[in-house]
Amino acid sequence: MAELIKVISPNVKYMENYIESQYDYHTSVVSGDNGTYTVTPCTTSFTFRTARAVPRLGVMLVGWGGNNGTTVTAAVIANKLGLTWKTKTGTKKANYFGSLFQASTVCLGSGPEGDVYIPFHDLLPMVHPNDIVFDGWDISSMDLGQAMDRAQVLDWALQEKLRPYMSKMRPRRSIYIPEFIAANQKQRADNVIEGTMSEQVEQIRRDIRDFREKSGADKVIVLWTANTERFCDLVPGENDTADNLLATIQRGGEISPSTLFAVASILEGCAYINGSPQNTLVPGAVELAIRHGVFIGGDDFKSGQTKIKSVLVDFLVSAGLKPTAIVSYNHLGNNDGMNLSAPQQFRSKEISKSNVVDDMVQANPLLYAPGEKPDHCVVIKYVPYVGDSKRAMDEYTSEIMMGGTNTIAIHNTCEDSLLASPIILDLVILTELCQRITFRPEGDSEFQTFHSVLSLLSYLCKAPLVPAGAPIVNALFRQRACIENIMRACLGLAPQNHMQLEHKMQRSLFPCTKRIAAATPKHSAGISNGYHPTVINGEQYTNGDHC
Ligand SMILES: NC(=O)c1ccc[n+]([C@@H]2O[C@H](COP(=O)([O-])OP(=O)(O)OC[C@H]3O[C@@H](n4cnc5c(N)ncnc54)[C@H](O)[C@@H]3O)[C@@H](O)[C@H]2O)c1
Ligand SMILES: O=P([O-])([O-])O[C@@H]1[C@@H](O)[C@H](O)[C@@H](O)[C@H](O)[C@@H]1O
Repeated sequence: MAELIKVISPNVKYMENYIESQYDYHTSVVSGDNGTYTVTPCTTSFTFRTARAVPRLGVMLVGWGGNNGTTVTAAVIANKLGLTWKTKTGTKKANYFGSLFQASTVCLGSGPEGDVYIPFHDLLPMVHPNDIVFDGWDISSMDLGQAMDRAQVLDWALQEKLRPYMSKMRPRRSIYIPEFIAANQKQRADNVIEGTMSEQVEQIRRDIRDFREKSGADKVIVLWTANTERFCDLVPGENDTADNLLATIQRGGEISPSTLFAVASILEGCAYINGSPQNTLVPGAVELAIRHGVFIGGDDFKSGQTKIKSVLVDFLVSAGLKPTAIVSYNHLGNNDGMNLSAPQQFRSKEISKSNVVDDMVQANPLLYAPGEKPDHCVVIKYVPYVGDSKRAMDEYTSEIMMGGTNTIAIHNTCEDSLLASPIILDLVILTELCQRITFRPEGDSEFQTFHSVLSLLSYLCKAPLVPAGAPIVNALFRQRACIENIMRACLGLAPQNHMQLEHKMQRSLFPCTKRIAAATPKHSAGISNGYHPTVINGEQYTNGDHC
């Protein structure tokens, strides 16, 4: 499929198989301390290559029969068929609202009529969710039609239209180790693989190969959207290195089902993403992924209450206001909530929901002394009646000027799975795109891929996994800008800097802006922000052709 935008620039070449760009990466190296810093601007020239062929992507979901698994599968079928359905508030139409790539835009730059916004997915060639083929595993044997009904997420009228398609899909048998999830999940476990850990891993590997062959998928990505597990003990000699982890699988030991799935995926060359908060990717699994050059990512979809937190705390702290107490309460009645009603599973979630403010707090020593943090309380209660309709109540108390106090209270009700489903799609689509990107810094003869720990997924995760020694960023719009600017670099485009210098000057301007100004209709008073034909370097394009 031809790209929708084509950048005409000496920095970009559209080769037959890939887009090649030259990109100058500007950073600032800081040295010094006790208030006197030396800042040295540093520029590194990169060559980026993005393969243009978009593959047929197969996605295997662990926990496929759950609320998220059934809902994301149903949503893709509904969109692919263009389904509409009647509800008491009128006719609804399938969409991908909540997806960064399918439902948000990026500003490409300025044209004769102002800023030009395009769909995020048009920046680079990427998989369309409608084309994704699903499969997966569940400890529950219910087919997806029955499981969709059990989930009680989608309107009945829509379920009726989807059932013929959903009922044909049945999760494969899965690995079940009771101690890792709540005891209340035992009643679901009628679809499990018997045998040793080693035999279970081999079965998962066979399943992946079987799916790849039968689906005709060019690539397979495995994503965990099964229940939250308790944290795994990190045991030296058992799961601390790749070899120890593989050896432990042979004899049995402290390894969770989610880690066994990670090992199986990595050994099959499939990227593995952890949508839950447990520490699936133990050091041995990380080392194994690096050894095999496979992407891993996670943890825990950042879908609602925590996503808001990663914006609100960023706003408060970067505005010089000092959050001193954060209370995040929610109750929900789905199976996730039932599993989280067990202490060890709740603890996993409490950790991922609590650490999300650390980077923002530590970035402002004017407000916080070393080690000082806001009081932070996370509460999750299980209330069966409300089902998937999660009710979140948050209170943010901050110190403001001259001893003042500011308290923000938020109430947020949503179908939790309808927030998580678009995130699952973005996770697998961004991971697949990253598998097609290589880059080479000046002076290096070899192209390389991103580090196996795919920290670019951070925007989509509560507890971002990053390479050893890398900083953890939770602030949402920094994370989003990182994705956008790396994709812009693949097109040789400068990062978004929001300076708009061209509109802040008294006298006229630098050449390319003069060209835009000359082309701007005389009557246009201001800059209109809207969706316009794509304009690059002052040249207007329609349908990707230079006109
Ligand atoms: N908004 C959200 O829904 C959201 C946000 C962030 C994280 N999460 C996480 O996503 C996960 C799924 O959420 P959900 O609402 O779909 O939960 P769910 O309970 O409806 O689905 C989980 C599914 O996993 C299955 N399962 C459990 N152990 C398994 C195993 N070892 N192998 C295969 N299947 C197994 C269960 O039978 C169930 O069908 C949970 O861990 C949850 O904490 C959800
Ligand atoms: O809304 P959010 O903070 O992103 O995350 C959600 C929690 O609020 C909810 O309690 C839990 O059941 C979901 O799995 C999800 O983790």
